[in-house]
Amino acid sequence: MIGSEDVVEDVDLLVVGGGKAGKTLAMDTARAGRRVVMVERGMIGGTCINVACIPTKALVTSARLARRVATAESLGLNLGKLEVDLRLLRSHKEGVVSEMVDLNHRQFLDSGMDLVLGEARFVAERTVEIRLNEGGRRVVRGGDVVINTGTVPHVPAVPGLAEAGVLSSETIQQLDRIPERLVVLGGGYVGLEFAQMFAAFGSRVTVLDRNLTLLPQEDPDITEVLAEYLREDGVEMLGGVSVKEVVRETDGVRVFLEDGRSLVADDILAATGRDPVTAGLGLDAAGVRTDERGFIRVDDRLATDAPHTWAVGDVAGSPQFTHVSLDDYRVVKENIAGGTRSTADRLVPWNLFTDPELARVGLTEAQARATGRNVRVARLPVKAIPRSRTLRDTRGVWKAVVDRDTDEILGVALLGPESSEVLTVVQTAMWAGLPFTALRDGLIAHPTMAEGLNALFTAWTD
Ligand SMILES: Cc1cc2nc3c(=O)[nH]c(=O)nc-3n(C[C@H](O)[C@H](O)[C@H](O)COP(=O)(O)OP(=O)(O)OC[C@H]3O[C@@H](n4cnc5c(N)ncnc54)[C@H](O)[C@@H]3O)c2cc1C
Ligand SMILES: NC(=O)c1ccc[n+]([C@@H]2O[C@H](COP(=O)([O-])OP(=O)(O)OC[C@H]3O[C@@H](n4cnc5c(N)ncnc54)[C@H](O)[C@@H]3O)[C@@H](O)[C@H]2O)c1
Repeated sequence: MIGSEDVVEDVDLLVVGGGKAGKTLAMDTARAGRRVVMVERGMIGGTCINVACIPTKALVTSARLARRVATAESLGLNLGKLEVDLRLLRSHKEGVVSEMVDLNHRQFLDSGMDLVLGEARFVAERTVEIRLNEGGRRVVRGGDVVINTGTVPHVPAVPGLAEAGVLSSETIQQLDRIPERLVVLGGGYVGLEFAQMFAAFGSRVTVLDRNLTLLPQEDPDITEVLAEYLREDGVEMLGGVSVKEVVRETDGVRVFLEDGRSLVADDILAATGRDPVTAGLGLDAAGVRTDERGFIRVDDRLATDAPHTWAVGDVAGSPQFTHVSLDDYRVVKENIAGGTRSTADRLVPWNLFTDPELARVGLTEAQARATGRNVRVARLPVKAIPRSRTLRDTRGVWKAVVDRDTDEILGVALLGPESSEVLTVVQTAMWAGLPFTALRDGLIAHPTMAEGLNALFTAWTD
């Protein structure tokens, strides 16, 4: 409620939550000379740089190097015994994070926005009350309001799990020891990246997932190969399981499965998806509605049910990637200015930062066949690419799906070293509407992983 004594501050743009889309829009708008308030409850720069993409990829770099060092002799180097120093590991990760947070903070201030540190809650349409972190409150109304409050780790309702001190993707980064035995509940993006990382740091890791197969949305000929590599790297995987109960015992945490089996670990990580940050946001007062899972309902222009009120990023149900949140910023920026930019039909790439990486864009083979198109599939083992030999990193397989009638590239799955970089080459060709022959016949520098695209588009399976 707005009290009669409250002074309501009017601004052109009010951003609630400083995630990727929101902070970018706030800076842009402020630089253009408009009055902008961005409310952030604590993490300068948002989830990605503080507790998600950036710190985890910094740790993935260390894990990869650990794996490489273990095979350094094959590169002609004798590096001695590998030792993981958790104190140094954390300072590496925290160093990367703090550099980015400081840079963000400076950019926020330079843009001229009013960065307000505190907890925002809607009290009326387009109006929030902010409980300031330093004490006190402010009430701010935006001509336009953008909600970008993100998501937080989901803890499944398994009896005993919370009481057993389950870790999340955030708290596992604060551990002051490497667990000897780690159980990872959930074999999605978070689960697989952490599982392989901790295996490289010396943990015995078991991934439990309710799905029978790994990443069931992907083609099995790719995920089976990835699963094989994870096993090679010491990650045990149990699919199609359901956890009945978790009990803390003197020597660790015992995880009871519905099928009668049980296993003991020092720690258990829940990597079972993320919940939207909408409860407690006062969305009813704002006239903003949510779906049955609590994500904000938006149309394809990212408009909510309330006038001049928009939602972006994870909380708006967008695919949960930082680059998608950034694209939401582009969509909302245009639409606030009266445009009609849509989120429909976006070509969304993503990378799973395992070792090797799985890079994906466009349709899988199964999805392409389901469209009824005349589909052609190419498959190339990564070891056929000379660069992988010089890297001594030959694990992987590349796959392309093409329309046989039009030569259009429908999608690729690139499992292999540096795949995340090569992916953008294919994506660019897809944006430009180039036929696969452009990549098959293009003059690409040697020896690079991208050069493998020449060969991929000759490696037809039929
Ligand atoms: C472990 C992990 C690794 C990941 N790795 C990758 C990756 O490699 N690549 C990739 O693309 N994506 C990755 N993601 C996903 C990515 O982190 C998210 O999609 C992205 O951060 C979503 O950003 P956002 O814009 O929705 O908002 P967020 O960055 O989540 O920002 C929301 C902000 O709102 C603030 N806030 C919330 N409520 C309030 C309130 N009431 N008042 C004030 N402030 C509030 C929060 O403090 C937060 O700073 C990863 C996720 C995880 C968990
Ligand atoms: N490299 C990247 O870009 C990257 C990395 C990490 C996270 N992310 C983003 O963050 C999001 C969240 O990641 P996530 O891994 O937490 O979620 P996810 O949805 O990717 O995977 C969750 C997994 O947990 C399983 N699961 C759920 N409940 C379970 C239960 N009770 N018992 C057993 N298994 C269960 C699901 O079957 C699924 O395989 C991802 O969807 C992704 O968009 C991206």
